[in-house]
Amino acid sequence: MNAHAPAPVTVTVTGAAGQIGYALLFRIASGAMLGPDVPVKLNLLEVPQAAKAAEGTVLELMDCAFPLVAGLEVFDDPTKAFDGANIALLVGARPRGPGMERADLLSANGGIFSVQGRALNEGAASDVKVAVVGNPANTNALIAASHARDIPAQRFTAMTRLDHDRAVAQLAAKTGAPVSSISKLAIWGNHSASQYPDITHATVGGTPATSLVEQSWISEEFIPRVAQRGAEIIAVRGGSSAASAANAAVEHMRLWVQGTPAGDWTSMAVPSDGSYGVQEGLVSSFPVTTSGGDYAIVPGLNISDFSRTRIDASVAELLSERDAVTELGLL
Ligand SMILES: NC(=O)C1=CN([C@@H]2O[C@H](COP(=O)(O)OP(=O)(O)OC[C@H]3O[C@@H](n4cnc5c(N)ncnc54)[C@H](O)[C@@H]3O)[C@@H](O)[C@H]2O)C=CC1
Ligand SMILES: O=C([O-])CC(=O)C(=O)O
Repeated sequence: MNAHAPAPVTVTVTGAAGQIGYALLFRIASGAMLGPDVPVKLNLLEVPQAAKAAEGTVLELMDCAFPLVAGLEVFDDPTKAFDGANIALLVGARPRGPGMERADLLSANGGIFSVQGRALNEGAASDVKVAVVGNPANTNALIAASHARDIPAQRFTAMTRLDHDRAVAQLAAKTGAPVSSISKLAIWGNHSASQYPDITHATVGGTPATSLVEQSWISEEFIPRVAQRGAEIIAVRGGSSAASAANAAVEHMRLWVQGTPAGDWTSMAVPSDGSYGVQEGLVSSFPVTTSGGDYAIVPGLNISDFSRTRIDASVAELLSERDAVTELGLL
């Protein structure tokens, strides 16, 4: 590193010994998330039983001799792991198995996020950006934010970029167009089967996507396929999405830090400011643009009756998850 290199960014990754962690850490260390000139200090958080496996990953990270890696440390104490964190990727949580819905994980995983919210509050950097990947991701982000009283809630987001990418890929396959020609697709609501992948505003090579596909394909094939893709992967692969989830986490944070391209947006679950009738404070997915390290919900989109019904259904599920974790004493 030369004398003019920027200061290292501290990135804390939880669940570092898990399958997503294994796919994610090498991408971050290579510069895929923060860019080719930004050194990273990687803090890996695991439960004590898995700390040794995380140490093994550290040995492999060393063996890659990534020039951007400015530090590598394993922790089993959240307060130490989040000390000075500029970026926190909260992956560590139990994944679902066949036949489970993500909401079935609320009680198993919710407790993790109250502890980590408090630990972030104690020592994270003042500019910390948090992305929750562990399921049920939206409600876990809500829990973490509620335990981090001194950190603005807007810094707590949940990942719906995997759903966004899945939707882009399905639309590309249907229209025979390259993925790079698709813009302005949006995921609304919960990262769950109730999510609403919306192509109302999407374009394919500049042409409105809705003029290229039939409404029956949208409602009977596209939406269910995207919304159920996690379950499809579990059924076919025998385990939940890992490399694609890691890729989406890299993209979520890369776009938040580096900005969305002109003429496009991304999908991120963020605390609602009441936009589009989504109850204020719920962590719900919206189309967002990012710039200068900040994000903004895309304003003023026309919402059709079909979209309204779908968004409302997913928001209703988020409200019921919030009620459930309130009852569990997690908020
Ligand atoms: N938002 C999304 O789009 C997606 C979310 N997921 C979710 O991501 C989570 C992780 O998935 P995998 O890596 O496949 O699971 P995994 O079981 O392979 O790894 C999870 C890791 O988290 C660790 N862990 C558990 N509690 C922890 C704690 N309190 N602190 C630190 N680490 C802890 C475990 O020891 C384990 O190593 C799951 O909840 C899964 O459902 C998975 C795919 C996509
Ligand atoms: O479906 C799951 O349990 C894992 C996940 O969130 C996804 O693949 O979208």
